[in-house]
Amino acid sequence: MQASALRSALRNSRQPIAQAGVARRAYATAKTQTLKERLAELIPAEIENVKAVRKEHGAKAFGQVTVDQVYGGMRGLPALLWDGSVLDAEEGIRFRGKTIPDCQAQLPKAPGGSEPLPEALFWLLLTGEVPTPEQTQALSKEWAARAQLPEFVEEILDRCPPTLHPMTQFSMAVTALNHDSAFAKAYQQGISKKDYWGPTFEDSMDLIAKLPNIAGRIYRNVFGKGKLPAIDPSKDYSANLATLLGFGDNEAFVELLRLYVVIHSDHEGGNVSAHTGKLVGSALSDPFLAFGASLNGLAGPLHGLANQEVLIWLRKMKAQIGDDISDEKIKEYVWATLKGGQVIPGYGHAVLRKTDPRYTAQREFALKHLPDDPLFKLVGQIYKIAPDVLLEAGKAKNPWPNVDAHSGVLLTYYGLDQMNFYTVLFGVSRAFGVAAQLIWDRALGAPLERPKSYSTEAIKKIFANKP
Ligand SMILES: CC(=O)SCCNC(=O)CCNC(=O)[C@H](O)C(C)(C)COP(=O)(O)OP(=O)(O)OC[C@H]1O[C@@H](n2cnc3c(N)ncnc32)[C@H](O)[C@@H]1OP(=O)(O)O
Ligand SMILES: O=C([O-])CC(=O)C(=O)O
Repeated sequence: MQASALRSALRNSRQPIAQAGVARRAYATAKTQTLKERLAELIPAEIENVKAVRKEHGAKAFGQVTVDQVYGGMRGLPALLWDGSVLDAEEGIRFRGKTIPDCQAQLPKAPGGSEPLPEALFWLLLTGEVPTPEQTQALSKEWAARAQLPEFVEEILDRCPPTLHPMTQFSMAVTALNHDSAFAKAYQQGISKKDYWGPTFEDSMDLIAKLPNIAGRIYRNVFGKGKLPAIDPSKDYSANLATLLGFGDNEAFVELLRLYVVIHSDHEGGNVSAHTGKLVGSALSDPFLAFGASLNGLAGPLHGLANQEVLIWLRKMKAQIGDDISDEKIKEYVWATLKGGQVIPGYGHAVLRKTDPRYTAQREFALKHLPDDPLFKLVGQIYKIAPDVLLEAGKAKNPWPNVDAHSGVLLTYYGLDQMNFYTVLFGVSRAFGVAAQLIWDRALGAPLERPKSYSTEAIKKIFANKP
């Protein structure tokens, strides 16, 4: 290892796990440490950290739970442990304490690139530490080596009718990977609880590694784009994903995918896809079964599918208004959508109360790479109009755009204009966050999830004589 790389390894190895607050040491050795080796070092300290937190704070209450929260989709209810990221309503997401601009500045990049590599983000989500460029590259290689799909999974995909939504195909293929789950096999062989995290880690690495081949195969099958090329072990994850989709020669598109995967990877634990994965994993279903369930949640139009819906909504707008779109016409179209009892896709959020920093990151990418694109300009124009309409309508708690308002426009610009494929790319990204938490859940011995439910009659009885 070169002196500069060693210095950087030493510096990185001193960073604490951000939110877990584990103060700790560990100096990198001369050999490039693997992610699994680093994790094995971190787990015992984190188990002690959780024990200490529970001993000191275990009996304390976050606050009241109201009946409205039970009816209202549990908004704001503190109920889940999630270490990879925390969402602030005003500021947006932080991955292990780092904002998106922090990640753009601090995570290793591809040679000549300026966007952070998803490999490095996964290392950060799992360990709270920024990996060295060598560690990042080692992950690219490891994922490339694990990328091949079992033949029967390829056949499942090849037999799907092109009319079957890409997200359904995606979920089927991921679920079928459970055939070779290291965790499921180890469980059948009587693995001890304390060792669960090892095969969960192996399955999670396989899961992430195989997603580009699944996504690429679906894309090529559904949209008739020809034969799937092979994974190139000398390329990073996003470059391979871009190649499998047929855009590998476009370096700007590859950069977009790097940014895309990073910003879509994780959004704390309560969102539908993350929570579903954690919930299903809590039954000790393996990572393929757990993440297959996540994908089914991500495929809903109020969640990940909103990126598809945004493009459909924009196309309808253009079809109705024509190409010369005035502010007044946009305002009328937004009002018509609301009056038709529909949502404005890409706007609003269950937690955020400001513009999503993931929207801002994509807007900045567009300003750099496609400032004159008409669809990008339209999205910017809507940003100036839709929030006021939503505020005037008076229902949405957050009138600002979320991540989905922008992603499709960028993909469309580069020629990936099949919008019913967009949520597949969101799903590839979300695997990073869900997998990281599944590994920690098994390492920390997270229990089966089983909250209490009530019927309306039971609620009436409980509060019958209470003011
Ligand atoms: C990656 C992601 O998942 S980001 C979210 C992607 N989803 C979308 O962009 C779809 C459009 N947005 C929405 O439907 C919502 O804002 C959600 C689902 C994201 C959040 O829902 P909630 O937390 O319930 O939002 P909120 O508390 O503001 O809802 C209050 C009312 O405003 C409405 N509202 C919220 N956002 C919007 C919107 N964009 N357009 C129209 N109405 C809206 C809700 O439907 C609700 O109406 P109701 O009282 O008739 O049921
Ligand atoms: O946080 C949420 O509820 C939805 C969201 O933006 C995401 O999952 O990325």
